This record gives sequence, structure tokens and C-alpha cells, in this order.
Amino acid sequence: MTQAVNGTPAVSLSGARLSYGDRVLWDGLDLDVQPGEFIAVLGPNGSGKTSLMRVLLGQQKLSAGTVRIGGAAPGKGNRRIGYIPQQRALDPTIAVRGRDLVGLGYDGHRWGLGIGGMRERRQRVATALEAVGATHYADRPVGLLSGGEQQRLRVAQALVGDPSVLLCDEPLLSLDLAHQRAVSGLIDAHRRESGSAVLFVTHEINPVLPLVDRVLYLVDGRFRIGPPERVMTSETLSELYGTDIAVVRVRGQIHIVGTHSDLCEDGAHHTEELVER
Ligand SMILES: Nc1ncnc2c1ncn2[C@@H]1O[C@H](COP(=O)(O)OP(=O)(O)OP(=O)(O)O)[C@@H](O)[C@H]1O
Repeated sequence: MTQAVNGTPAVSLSGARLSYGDRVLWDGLDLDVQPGEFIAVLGPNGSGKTSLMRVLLGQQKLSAGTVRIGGAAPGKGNRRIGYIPQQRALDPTIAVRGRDLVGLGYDGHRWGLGIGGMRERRQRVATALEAVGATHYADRPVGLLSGGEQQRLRVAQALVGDPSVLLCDEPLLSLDLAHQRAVSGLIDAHRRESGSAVLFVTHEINPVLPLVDRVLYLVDGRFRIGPPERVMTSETLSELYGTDIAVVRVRGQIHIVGTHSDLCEDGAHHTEELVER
């Protein structure tokens, strides 16, 4: 993990609370994320993971506490946030080409590019497309691409602007194993080379387990923060879920064993780690 040059965390939440009406998603959340740090954000459906991303993007106000991105309030000033949103299939009638979609990620914080700037932009977009294996479909309309192909473009779009904070909301969904590895490798390389802090929402920790510095695990208003070996234990997860949960490690992978209703809000399926008893 890269240490902050001037000691300013890439992301800082202090006494953070988010509630919608009577429903408290999380409260008293203190979290400083250092440049280059990789945080996995875990928790069942509805525990507030995407809402946390929205707070960091400046799209959702905290109910209490403070949030800082690189020392400043989130929002318009923080142009170097890369965001890979939770996947939704794009409208099939969208005629924009993949190459143009990725270009928007480069333009986000640059205005009035001269000729040299345009050349640089073209090159950076081409490199990002190549890195996610999207070059061969970059000139097709994005609406006609498969879910996995669209997802790889979103990853390229988030990385092309060289973000200092990378927010990823289930970026591996609908990717095959080879592309899951390629995408997590790209995110890892980016944070190592440019010191970008990564907050990575996922229901399945195993594909990124070797990259994870700390886990933020949210359950029904409660949370735990710490390295995977401290948070992903039977004791901690049983406390968090308020019921008997067993965490089993098999060949370096983590499996959570509990009943379906123990692990899911409203009985909804939430995790591929789930092993029914
Ligand atoms: N603007 C809003 N107003 C009221 N309730 C909201 C709002 N946004 C989200 N919620 C509710 O807050 C809860 C948390 O939503 P969020 O999308 O953050 O959960 P999540 O942990 O990302 O879930 P999932 O794993 O299903 O993606 C949900 O019950 C959702 O319905």
C-alpha cells in the first residue's frame, strides 16, 4: 500500500451516518482509506454499499458526520474519481460507440484539448480499450454489445482518466473467469502504479481476496472494518449477523456457512459464498 504523500487520506469518513427515514443504514462510520489501499465492501442486499458509493460521489448527503475525498468535500471539485457503476444493460438503441464512451472518461476533468491533447486522448483511449480486450468491438454501438462486453468498456472508462480514487460497484458481475482476472489485475496494477485508492463492492470476496487490504462489512446497521483475517471469521460474522455463522477456509478461499435466511435481508439471495446447511 502506498502511504499518503502529505498524510491526507484518499477517502475519509468521520462519524458518518446514513439513514432514510427511520432506517439507519450505517452510523458512527470512521474510515480513512490511504492512497493505494484496496478496501472490499461486503454485506447483504440493502445494507448500504451502493449508498456509500453515492455518498463518495457527492450524489447522496450524509445524515451526520463528514466525508472528504483527498481532503475536499465530494462533488464537482473531485474530478479524479473513477466509477464503475453496478451493471445495468444499456438500451439496445444507444448508437454511441464503445470508443466514444471510454473517451468520456478521459474528458471528465479536461477542457479545451489542443491538437497535442487530442492525440494524447486518442492514445490513452486506445490503450484503455486494449487493456480490457475491447479493441475489436470498440467501434460497434454499445447498445448491441453483450453484458460482459459493456462491462469491460465501463472498466476502461473508469481507468482512462487516471483516477486517484476508484469506486467499483460489483465490477466483476457477468464477466467470465478470464475477464474477471484481467479486470481485477488491471485495477490492482492501477492502484500500485498510480497510488489510486480502491473501494470495491462485491458479494464474492474470493476473486479479489489476494488484493484486499481491509474489509468493510455492513450488516443491518452494524459494521466491522479490518483485514480479511480479522473480519472474515466465524466469531466476527456471527456477531454482525446476530446468529451462528461459520467461516470455512478451503484452499485459500473463504466460504460462509449459514442458513439462507440468516445471511439475506428479507430472505433474498445475496451471496455466491453461501453454502446451505
Ligand atoms: N434515495 C433513497 N431513499 C430511500 N431509500 C433508499 C434510497 N436509496 C436506497 N435506499 C434503500 O436503502 C437500502 C440500501 O440500498 P443500497 O442500494 O445502498 O444497498 P446495497 O447494499 O448496495 O444492496 P445490493 O447488494 O442489493 O446492491 C435499500 O433498502 C434501498 O431500498
